Amino acid sequence: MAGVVGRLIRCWCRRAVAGRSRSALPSGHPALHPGCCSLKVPALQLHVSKTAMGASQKDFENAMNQVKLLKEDPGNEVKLKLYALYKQATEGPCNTPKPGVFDLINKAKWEAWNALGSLPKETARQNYVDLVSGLSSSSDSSSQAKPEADRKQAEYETVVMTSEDGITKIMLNRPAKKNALTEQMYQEIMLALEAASKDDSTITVLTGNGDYYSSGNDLTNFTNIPPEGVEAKAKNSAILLRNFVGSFIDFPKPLVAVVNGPAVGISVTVLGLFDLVYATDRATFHTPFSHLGQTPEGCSSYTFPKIMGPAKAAEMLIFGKKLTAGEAYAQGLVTEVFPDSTFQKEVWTRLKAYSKLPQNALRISKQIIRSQEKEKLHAVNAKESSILQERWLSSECMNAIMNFFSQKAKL
Ligand SMILES: CCCCCCCCCCCCC/C=C/C(=O)SCCNC(=O)CCNC(=O)[C@H](O)C(C)(C)COP(=O)(O)OP(=O)(O)OC[C@H]1O[C@@H](n2cnc3c(N)ncnc32)[C@H](O)[C@@H]1OP(=O)(O)O
Repeated sequence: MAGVVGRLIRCWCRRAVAGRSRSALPSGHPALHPGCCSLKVPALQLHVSKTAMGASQKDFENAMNQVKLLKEDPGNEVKLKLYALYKQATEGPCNTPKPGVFDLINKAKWEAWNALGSLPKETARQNYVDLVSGLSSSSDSSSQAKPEADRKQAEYETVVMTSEDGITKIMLNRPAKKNALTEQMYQEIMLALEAASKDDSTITVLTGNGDYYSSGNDLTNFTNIPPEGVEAKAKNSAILLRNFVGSFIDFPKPLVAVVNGPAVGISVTVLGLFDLVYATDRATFHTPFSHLGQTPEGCSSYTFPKIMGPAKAAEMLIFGKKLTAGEAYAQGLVTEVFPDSTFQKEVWTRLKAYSKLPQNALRISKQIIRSQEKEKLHAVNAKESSILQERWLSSECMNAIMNFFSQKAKL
């Protein structure tokens, strides 16, 4: 743990010495090869680069072939994700200059790749294979009868995704770390939401494994600073945050949070983007942003005042008041609170009944409600992300993070 603090201090001092501005990427950097991938044709034209090494090379190649066999065009959003994961898996973090503002396709491709930040090649390769298998199974299932039996979806490392009885469940699976969200976990939750939006389920549920729902952002995300430096990290993280919250804004199906324990930070703020929030009476809701030198995200600067009124929202978001489940229910953030002893049984009985309702009516009703504010929510998300990009570089934030780890180191 002391090493973590040391790394933070070194990186922070380096920045202090180097001053705020950093040289732009050297000119003449290889531009994106425009032929790498076209967003126009249904199957992506990809070539295997020699750097895609390792045991799953075969899976990687099979996945690329599977993309060519997809029965329907997965849509530009998914193709951008595939493109970005392919580049990350074969070339690592985005290493090319950003295309010009009018070069829309290559700019979209660059942004998708850049948003993956320092995601390891192996993880990108695995996520690529998972995404394709999700696409293939949903395009296969569109032409076959769907077995009612429990189906385990694509394998992820930090979440467990299952689908049964018309409900797709995404379970945060780092219980030893209170389901703190690493960069990989943000990516996997986005991929899982993408897959859930396209599968044959009626309702999607997000919950946690273990005694916590989630302790929010994993503070070690502040420690793996890439060679490009802390500003680049903050920039990539703001893109990651914006894409992550955008996945909740745009999610097309009824989305339910089953809050199985205490929730902290971003796992609380995005609750304002869910359709139902069911909580055990053991749950607490804490947004310690000011304590961390940070500011609200997840659209909470807009949704929380709407949900609970400006005064209660300020008490949570500015002053970091922790709410009990009962208080969160009274303030409108939680739909219903259940005794911990019967929580899972009652909630899943209720959700199984809901999942039998007409699927399209549920989806269209959700979309009518969300469409009223979608543009506003994206604008709020963009603003919150860019403010946080600055806050992460502040000494207030860095000191707070160092305090967290030095407290840990003392224990
Ligand atoms: C330069 C730019 C960098 C930018 C980086 C951002 C990248 C990501 C982009 C998206 C950003 C989104 C913005 C989100 C903001 C937030 O979510 S703010 C809230 C952040 N969370 C916290 O501050 C909570 C920190 N944790 C705690 O306070 C306590 O752990 C707890 C949750 C109250 C639980 O306490 P306790 O019951 O005593 O258990 P512990 O022993 O503390 O925890 C068990 C182990 O889990 C580890 N852990 C728990 N939470 C986190 C966490 N959030 N981050 C990292 N690690 C966590 C804890 O350290 C223990 O680990 P071990 O000691 O190894 O057992």
